[in-house]
Amino acid sequence: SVPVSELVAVREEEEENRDDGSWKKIKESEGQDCGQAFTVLYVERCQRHRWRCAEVTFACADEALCQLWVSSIREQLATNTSRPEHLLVYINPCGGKRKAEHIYELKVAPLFARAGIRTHVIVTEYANHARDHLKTEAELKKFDGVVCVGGDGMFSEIIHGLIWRTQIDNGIDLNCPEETLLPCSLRIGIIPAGSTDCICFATVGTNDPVTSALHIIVGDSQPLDVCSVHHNSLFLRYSVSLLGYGFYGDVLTDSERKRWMGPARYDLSGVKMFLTHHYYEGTVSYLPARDAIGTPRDAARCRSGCAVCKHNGEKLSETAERYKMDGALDSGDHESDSEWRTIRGKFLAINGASMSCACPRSPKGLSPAAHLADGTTDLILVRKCSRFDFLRHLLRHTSKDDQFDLNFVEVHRVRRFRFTPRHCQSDSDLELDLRESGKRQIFSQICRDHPACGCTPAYSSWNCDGEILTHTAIDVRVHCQLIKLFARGIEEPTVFEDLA
Ligand SMILES: CCCCCCCCCCCCC/C=C/[C@@H](O)[C@H](COP(=O)(O)O)NC(=O)CCCCC
Ligand SMILES: Nc1ncnc2c1ncn2[C@@H]1O[C@H](COP(=O)(O)OP(=O)(O)O)[C@@H](O)[C@H]1O
Ligand SMILES: [Ca+2]
Repeated sequence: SVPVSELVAVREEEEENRDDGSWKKIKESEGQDCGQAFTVLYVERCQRHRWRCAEVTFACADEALCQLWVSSIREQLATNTSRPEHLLVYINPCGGKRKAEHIYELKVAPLFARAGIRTHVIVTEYANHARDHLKTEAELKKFDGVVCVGGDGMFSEIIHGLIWRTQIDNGIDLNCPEETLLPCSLRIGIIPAGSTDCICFATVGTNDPVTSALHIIVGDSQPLDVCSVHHNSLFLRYSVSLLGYGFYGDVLTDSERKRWMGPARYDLSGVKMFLTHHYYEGTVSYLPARDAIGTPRDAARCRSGCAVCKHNGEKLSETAERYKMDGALDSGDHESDSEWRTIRGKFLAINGASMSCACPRSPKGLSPAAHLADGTTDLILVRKCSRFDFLRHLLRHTSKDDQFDLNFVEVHRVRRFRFTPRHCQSDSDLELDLRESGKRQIFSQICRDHPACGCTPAYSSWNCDGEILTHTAIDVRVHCQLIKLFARGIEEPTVFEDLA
């Protein structure tokens, strides 16, 4: 049996339409005069979270009965209001291996057509084309969802456009980090055609265009946390996956110069930055997610219908409602300043992982137990250590071993965090540092263009879902379930899959 929610479409068969003769064969083998036949297209699960569109043809002697089946199935599909009918599609022709248009035309458009989904397709002509179109021009009321064909950078453009539009339409000041943002109503579908495709992989379990298209067709819905990133009172960006300073920021900056290489640029820059072994000094402060269930070192994973996300999401909205009723100025984080904790030090990497960040390079991800929609991010601090130890840590991204079980790595589940590089710290903080270290060193800000001195550069950049941030001192706040994807989270393997 197949649940109606996983039917793609139903099609009436005409004998002459069957090139392979299969419908004729059914007629012949049954040895009777079949009036008609119809084909049901449905989701079939394959290995490693992949979905395929399978079909089965039913032949029927009674033409009226056949018609009744077809119309009943169509009625059932039409009553399912979560299935999209009209989609706005943006394709980035320059992402990944530059095959996005081909992937869409070959693998996705035919499936949308079979499912009766209408589309308005825009192939982007320059960076931020999709973002700006969504901000100012797109007639969003006409659509049931937005689809992006590209990588994490392209997805980032879409969420920036949609979140901006939703807040501006409702008079919300984006530059104020304390503002409670309004959730976006349109769901977003991701057809992976980028270099890392981490957001797709971590929300679906695979980076396969057909699987993603089927999740869109059946109208899946997966809420997702979004981090806002500010510098003082200036809005910088949103992030849903990785916010990485140090190693991942340096890999991204270096790899942008090698974009012509395609996805392989990350491997080359990864090796280069590993050998370069820069560390950075600064202060990290964070607000622990005290009242949330789950920890970054749980064995349990965020999976389809996750109970942790449901519980934490409901709890946060209840608290927000209570604050509103009490007449508080802002629902904010409902935590007092005294809860903030501060860590000063020298770090090889500072990573905020709002989801596992699983991708083909790292199937478990940077924080395997992170949740998609629990209102928290996992703050991972990798302190200065030897190259050998850092390699041990990196290798654990690709193995089953606990990547946090190392004495130079710590992880905290947080609602907010701030980072200030040492050269931006206030005089009193710097003095405190000097007293703590017991040395009277003059802090020198040595630039990365001056390698001969052998000193570490003063600052790195932030890798924000694959985009470089120009500011180093940032204030990050998680907004629980701000957007929704056409996805359902990673499914537990089914019995059938295990046998396959
Ligand atoms: C010696 C063995 C080292 C193995 C380390 C493997 C670690 C891989 C972790 C990857 C985490 C990826 C987090 C996602 C980042 C993406 O948003 C970003 C942009 O993606 P896209 O727009 O699709 O290009 N990708 C990266 O920043 C690449 C990081 C690669 C690091 C090696
Ligand atoms: N038509 C275009 N020309 C150049 N850059 C574009 C275009 N459309 C989108 N971009 C930009 O390309 C960058 C990379 O896109 P993405 O789809 O994430 O590919 P990749 O995964 O290879 O990085 C993003 O910063 C995005 O804003
Ligand atoms: Ca989260």
